[in-house]
Amino acid sequence: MSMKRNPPSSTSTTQNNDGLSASMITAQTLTKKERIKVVVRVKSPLIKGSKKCVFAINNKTIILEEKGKYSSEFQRDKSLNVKKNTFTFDSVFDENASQEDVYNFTTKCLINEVVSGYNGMVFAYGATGSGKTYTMMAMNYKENSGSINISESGIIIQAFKDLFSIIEEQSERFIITLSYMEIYNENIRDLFNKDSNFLELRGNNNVQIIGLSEIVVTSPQQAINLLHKGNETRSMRYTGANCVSSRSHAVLVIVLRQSTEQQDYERFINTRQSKLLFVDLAGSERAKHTKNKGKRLQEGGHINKSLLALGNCISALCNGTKAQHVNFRDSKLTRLLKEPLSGNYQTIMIAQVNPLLEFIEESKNTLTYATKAMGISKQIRRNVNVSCQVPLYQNLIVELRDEITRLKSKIKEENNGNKILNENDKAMQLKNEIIALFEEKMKLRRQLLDIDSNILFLKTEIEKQNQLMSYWQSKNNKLYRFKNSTKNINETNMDRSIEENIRNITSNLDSIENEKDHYFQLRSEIEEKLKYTKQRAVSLENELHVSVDEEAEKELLLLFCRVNELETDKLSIQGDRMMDAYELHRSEQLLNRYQEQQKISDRIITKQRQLIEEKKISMPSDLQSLYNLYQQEIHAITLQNKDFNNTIDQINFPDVERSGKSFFTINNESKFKRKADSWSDSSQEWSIGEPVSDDNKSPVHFPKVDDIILNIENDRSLNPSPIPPAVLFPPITF
Ligand SMILES: Nc1ncnc2c1ncn2[C@@H]1O[C@H](COP(=O)(O)OP(=O)(O)OP(=O)(O)O)[C@@H](O)[C@H]1O
Repeated sequence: MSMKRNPPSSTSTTQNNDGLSASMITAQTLTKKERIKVVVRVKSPLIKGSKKCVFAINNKTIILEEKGKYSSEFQRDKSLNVKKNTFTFDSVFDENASQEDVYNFTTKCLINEVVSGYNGMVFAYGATGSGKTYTMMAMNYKENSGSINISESGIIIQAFKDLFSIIEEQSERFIITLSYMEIYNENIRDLFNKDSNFLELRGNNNVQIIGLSEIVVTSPQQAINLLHKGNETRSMRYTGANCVSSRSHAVLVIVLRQSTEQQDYERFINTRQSKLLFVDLAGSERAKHTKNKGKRLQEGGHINKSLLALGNCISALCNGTKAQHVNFRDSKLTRLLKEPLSGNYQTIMIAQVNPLLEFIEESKNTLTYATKAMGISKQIRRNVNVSCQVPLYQNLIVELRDEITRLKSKIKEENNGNKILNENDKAMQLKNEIIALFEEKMKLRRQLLDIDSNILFLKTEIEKQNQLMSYWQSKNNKLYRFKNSTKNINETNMDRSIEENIRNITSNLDSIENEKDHYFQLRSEIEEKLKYTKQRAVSLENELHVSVDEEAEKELLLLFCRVNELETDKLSIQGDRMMDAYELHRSEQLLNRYQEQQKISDRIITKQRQLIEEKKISMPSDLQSLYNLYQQEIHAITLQNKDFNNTIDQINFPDVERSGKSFFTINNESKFKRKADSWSDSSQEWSIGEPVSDDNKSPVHFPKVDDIILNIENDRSLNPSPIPPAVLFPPITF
């Protein structure tokens, strides 16, 4: 039987020494408290009669008995002095805890938080074989059926189910995407694109993984299928400690984009985003247990090194070191997890321990780091709509308008009785100083606008460089290269030039990032100055109120009002122009990306179709339907401006003639035709939807318009494909 545990509730009275309800984690405490929540799960099942060294004594306390003097039927001895080996956490799950228990008391409430705009991360930490992957993503199938028993599966599977059911209840629209990567031997691989090259991790503060696929999912089942597919690609091997041991750290990224707009992807790009990360770390290894040699040993070395770097970061953060002074740069893992560990993420650590005596060192280590993680505090805030963050200039306008209102109300104020009717030297000096401060404020505001404009420019530069990076990385991608083929000199030179380009872009990006940081720094300095100038001006205006004659004061304030009004208009026009240019640039970039993607897809489809025709391969009916749909789309572009009632003969396809009942064939003289031997030449350019044929081989077939329309109708009624298409979003920023 599992330990009795209260259901999660924000009204729990059980408090640990942090004042946090320790036996459970609730949505409320997660939003109120900012420290990492830590739970420990003791692995099960045990081999009968085996000696234990870890004992969960209640649902928040665990003890480690170093000498292993107790049997597995250990009964807690209250008088026993085990204090120094007692560890307290937000929750402890003993060997009998179910997957559902672990999910309900850790991740469940995080799902609501993520839907409402917070970022979240759940990561599993522990030695090899301690049950991390089991807790995170085990898929438990129902007996005699292929379907998954969700409540007995890992927390990611349970999270998928809740996530989709929660967003269904919301009034806002959401688009959910998945990305999945592994860090294997310090290299990042896309688990949804198994043949892709290693991916670039870029940036220091806002880390991005360039080229990582992001795939839209619309149901829990799709998400499970994708996860399963990704896991097939993940590096897992037999070791002496675990027969299916993860040789890499796996990071699943769920991005929720929220919008009240129509459902088209572009509209979701500038909307509020929240991220939910699930990290299944590889386990720390001791050669004594794993008996690893050669490649496995080398993998173990990388795993231990990156876990050590993670442990160091945890230690530094728990000692109160500011994130900017913690060394996250020691490994890709820590660079990637910098923000989730120290920044704007609600984070849950699941520390896994194997209770067997022989794993006492590993368990002690895990419990020590888990205790340290309990001490990490951070600021959590809800993400706002991305587009709201951009027009910083609007703040300046709001501020100017406030000032105008303030000045106007001051003009209306009655002067007090002590007014000096004739301006003396002091009053003159006061007026001059106020005017100088006013000019200074104007200057500072203009500087802020200039800085914002530079920041926006740098942002577009970053996007441009990222696009270039994706381009070169895709060139570097070995997806369609023949395995085992030896490279000729040209290819080797090509590889070198690609690498050179990637290096150049990386260095460009680094310098742009530095420049951006510099502008942000400058911005905050100027904001500080502006704040000071405003305060000084207000106090001088108050002095003026008692020193200068009422008419003169009014005149001056009216002048300020007028100048402020003009300045507001000017700022507003400049700012709007700046934003328009930025948005236009972004739309162009997005359009370019889609067009590029479309062109590539078209070429692939054309070539595939050509091969199928050439080799007379029979197509499965669903693929045939998709080809038909594609064909129709291509024709639809041509038909767009024509009267749809025209017959196909009237459409300007001079080289296409009707053949038989159901197909069109291409004339041998067709301008569309290509030589068969040129098909394998990858340098050949193919235009969109170009029908291809070969003089000696069978003609390329096109379905009749009626058939096409029928096929579209059929296609619309098809179930969504189990693996949905990848969509190009801007790279995720962690
Ligand atoms: N609570 C549990 N109940 C049943 N079986 C479990 C439990 N925890 C772990 N196991 C089993 O123990 C074995 C090791 O677990 P798992 O692979 O999850 O460990 P791991 O910590 O991910 O290891 P590694 O770091 O080597 O990848 C697996 O066969 C798993 O099914």
